[in-house]
Amino acid sequence: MTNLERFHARISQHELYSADDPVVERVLKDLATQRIVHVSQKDGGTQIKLVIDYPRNVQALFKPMRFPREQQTLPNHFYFTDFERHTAEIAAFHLDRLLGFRRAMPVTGRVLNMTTELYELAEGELLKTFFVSPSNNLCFHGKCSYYCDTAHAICGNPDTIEGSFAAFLPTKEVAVRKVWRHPWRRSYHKRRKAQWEQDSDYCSLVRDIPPYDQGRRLLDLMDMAVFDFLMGNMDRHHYETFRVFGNDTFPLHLDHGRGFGRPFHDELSILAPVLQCCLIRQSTLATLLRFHNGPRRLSDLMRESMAVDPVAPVLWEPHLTALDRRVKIVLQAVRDCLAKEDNVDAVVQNDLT
Ligand SMILES: Nc1ncnc2c1ncn2[C@@H]1O[C@H](COP(=O)(O)OP(=O)(O)OP(=O)(O)O)[C@@H](O)[C@H]1O
Ligand SMILES: [Mn+2]
Repeated sequence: MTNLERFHARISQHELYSADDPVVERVLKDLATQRIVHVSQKDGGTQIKLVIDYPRNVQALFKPMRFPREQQTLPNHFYFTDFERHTAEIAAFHLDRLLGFRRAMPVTGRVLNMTTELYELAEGELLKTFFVSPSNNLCFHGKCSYYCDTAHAICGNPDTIEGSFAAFLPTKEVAVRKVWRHPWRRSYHKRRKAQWEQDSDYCSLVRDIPPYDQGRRLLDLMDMAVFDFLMGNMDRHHYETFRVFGNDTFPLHLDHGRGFGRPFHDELSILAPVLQCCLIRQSTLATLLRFHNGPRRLSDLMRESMAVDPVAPVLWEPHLTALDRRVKIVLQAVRDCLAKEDNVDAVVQNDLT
């Protein structure tokens, strides 16, 4: 049995892995060091992603590096035109784990030889998109709906490139997933707003609709909002759950390539679920208070957690500073709710009964 198979076998109704499971580090190590035997394009999704095959049916989802760590979201880009960042995928896994959620698949960085580990292992449509640039670097662009053309090619230096490798979820044959529309989804249109942006009472609508009317799901959305606010991810349009576990299960934290783009800006609208519902899970609040009161700040814990990654330092320092600043902002939002609601139990909750 491979480490990834072992990881899959231990996924529970409540979390992807348990806090002390050594298999997580083993999966990360495998993805970072095992021989790659085949690469192909992942279909579906808007930007280029490769499926990486290792021996014994182990697979990873690869997102390539496009820009240096200091590059911020381009000022005239929307959240839905922002380029994906491989470092955001890596950092989001560490952040999810430090928050105690354990709802994100393990992700590691890895430096690749593009010639031997991509070009020579690709075929078909993907292979046809490889070329050598005027400065003699090896490049490819793949086929997809956003940024898959010569002008937006992914280039090595001269044929070395780094990327993120996310452990593959169990296949559909093993575990079918259900896709849910996020109630606080943005409009994905440059001139239109979503209903939640115009209706301050939007949360009371959501609270009445299954699966948000009972159990853990509404609190899971609050967790997701905190997680996304901390990293600045505005791209949470859908989420997925494992169908076998029914409704009383955790939402997977997938697709964080657009996080960590604007370290000097705190996007409060990402926190809208928490602000509009005035709700937070008790254990999540306790975790944020621990980051705030110390002894270890979130930035220090993130720096330490990511230090062992093959492409460390994963994040530009301003992103770590932003994390500590945003923890304070979430805590202040909770304080404001408590002052307004005068009932602590309405704001700070465990699963709804
Ligand atoms: N670790 C993983 N293993 C297997 N499949 C995954 C994994 N992470 C994401 N996926 C699947 O791959 C698809 C695309 O991934 P992702 O959301 O990262 O790409 P995207 O281009 O941002 O897609 P979209 O444009 O729809 O947001 C998703 O439908 C998701 O179900
Ligand atoms: Mn996406």
